[in-house]
Amino acid sequence: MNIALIAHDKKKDDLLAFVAQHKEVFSQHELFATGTTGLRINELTDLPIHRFKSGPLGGDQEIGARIANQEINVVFFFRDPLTAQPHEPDVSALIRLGDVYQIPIATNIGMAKVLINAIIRNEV
Ligand SMILES: O=C(CO)COP(=O)(O)O
Repeated sequence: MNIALIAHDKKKDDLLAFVAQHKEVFSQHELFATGTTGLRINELTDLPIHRFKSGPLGGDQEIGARIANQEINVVFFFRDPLTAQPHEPDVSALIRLGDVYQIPIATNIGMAKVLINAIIRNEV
């Protein structure tokens, strides 16, 4: 399965901890990420990751394009709901494409736990 990993700055530590905790599961899949998120996950876990541009520089749009091409099956996107993002339109566009193509997107740790368990059980 192709999994996209993205986190806004204040949520990166949460996503890193989550990926490290479930490293065994993530290691069985192809991983894609926006630039800084991918770099930090790779540094922490050594998992191979296809990195796109940083989010504010077009990375969300690159992942959105992959979703539109049906090349991404699942997205973990830990959003920061309390900080304005300069590229908010790109963030909304990615989420919208997830809805268009009915891709599961976990935007917080609560849903991420549900989604990772579904992946483990091969239900996605
Ligand atoms: O801004 C982001 C998602 O909208 C994430 O981008 P980075 O992983 O490059 O920080």
